[in-house]
Amino acid sequence: MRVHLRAVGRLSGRSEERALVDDYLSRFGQTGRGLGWRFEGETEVEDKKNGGMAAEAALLRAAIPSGALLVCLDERGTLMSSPEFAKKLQGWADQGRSDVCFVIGGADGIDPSLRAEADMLLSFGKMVWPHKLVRVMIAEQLYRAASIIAGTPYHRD
Ligand SMILES: C[S@@+](CC[C@H](N)C(=O)[O-])C[C@H]1O[C@@H](n2cnc3c(N)ncnc32)[C@H](O)[C@@H]1O
Repeated sequence: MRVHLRAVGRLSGRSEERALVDDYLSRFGQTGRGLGWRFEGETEVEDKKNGGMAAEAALLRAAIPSGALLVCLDERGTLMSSPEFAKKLQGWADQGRSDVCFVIGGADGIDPSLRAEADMLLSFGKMVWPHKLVRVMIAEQLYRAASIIAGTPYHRD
C-alpha cells in the first residue's frame, strides 16, 4: 500500500519540522517495508493568487493520486487511538487499497467540498494545530502505526 501526503503550505528545508517529518517518514519507510507499506511522497501546494480554500482545493485535487482513499486531516473529524489508526491502515491494506492519501489544509482549513469527498476525516483532537505541526504528527503516527502492526517496541500502551 502506497501512502501519500498532500499539504497546503511549505515546510522550509532547514526547519525543525522538516527534520522531524523526514526522520519519521524514513522510519515509516523502514518499518513499513516488511508490511508492504511504503511512503510515496509529499506534495506541497500554494495558491499564489490568494484564491482561498476553493483555489487550494483545486490544487490539492490535482495532486491527489486518482483512485486513492482520501483522508482529510480536520479537527472536526474522527478521533482514534494510535492502535485504532494502525488497525484502520491495516484494514485498508487488507482490502487491497493500493493508495491512501492524507491531506492537510492551510490557514483557513480544507474547503468543505473537498472534505465532503473524503473517505475519512481524521482528527488529532478538538484543538486546532498549526499545519506544520500536523505534518509532523501524521508522519509520527504513520511510523507508530507501522510499528504497532509490525510488533516492534516503539509504541507502548
Ligand atoms: C491552522 S489549521 C486550519 C484550521 C481551520 N480553522 C479549519 O477550519 O480547519 C491547518 C490545517 O491543519 C490541520 N489540523 C489542525 N488542527 C487539527 C486537528 N486537531 N486534527 C486534525 N487536523 C488538524 C487541518 O488539516 C487544517 O486544515
